[in-house]
Amino acid sequence: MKKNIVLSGFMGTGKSTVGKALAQRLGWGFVDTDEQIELLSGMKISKIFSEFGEDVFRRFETLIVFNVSKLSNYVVSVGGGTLVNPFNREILSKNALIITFMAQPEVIYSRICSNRDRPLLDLGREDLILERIRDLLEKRMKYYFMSDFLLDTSFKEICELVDEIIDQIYNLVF
Ligand SMILES: Nc1ncnc2c1ncn2[C@@H]1O[C@H](COP(=O)(O)OP(=O)(O)O)[C@@H](O)[C@H]1O
Ligand SMILES: O=C(O)C1=C[C@@H](OP(=O)(O)O)[C@@H](O)[C@H](O)C1
Ligand SMILES: [Mg+2]
Repeated sequence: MKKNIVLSGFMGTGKSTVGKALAQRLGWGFVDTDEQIELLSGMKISKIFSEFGEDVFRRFETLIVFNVSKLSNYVVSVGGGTLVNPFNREILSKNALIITFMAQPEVIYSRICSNRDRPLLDLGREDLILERIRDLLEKRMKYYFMSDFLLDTSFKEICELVDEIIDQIYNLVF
């Protein structure tokens, strides 16, 4: 049986927030790959992007993914682009159930607009950000579909989402 749960999906769908709550409920460990990247590099994600570019960020990301793939009984929240990379997908899915969060573009916008640490969406104007969200979502959908199940988080409370995930896991196991 797979030993971890990975939460994937677009920026602002709630992976980091729900991941923490889910781990607490299960009594499991919790890791957020973006937090690990910041710890390892000693920089904010936005600084890695602006100083070194996205490629360097993606290398840090794969290094962290490789490390967390060895864990057991962990909920792992990854970044919105992590599972676009086939290597990351392969090593994570060997030992983890992959759950992908979805949300409507307007909901994503409302959740991310006050936080400036998402360089891919740091475009200033609401209309440009919404256009970028729609465009990136469309490009990434095929990767998001490569998961064990999808969950729309648009109009659900954190605790409702935790309950739904636990129900789904129960259905898969029994
Ligand atoms: N189900 C939800 N309902 C309302 N707000 C949420 C929900 N999930 C997350 N949020 C809020 O949205 C923002 C982005 O959440 P976060 O967990 O960082 O998303 P992600 O890790 O997918 O980018 C945070 O401010 C968080 O509190
Ligand atoms: O979608 C992406 O490519 C990214 C998502 C971010 O994480 P969240 O999805 O947790 O915001 C973070 O990894 C980085 O800014 C890149
Ligand atoms: Mg996150």
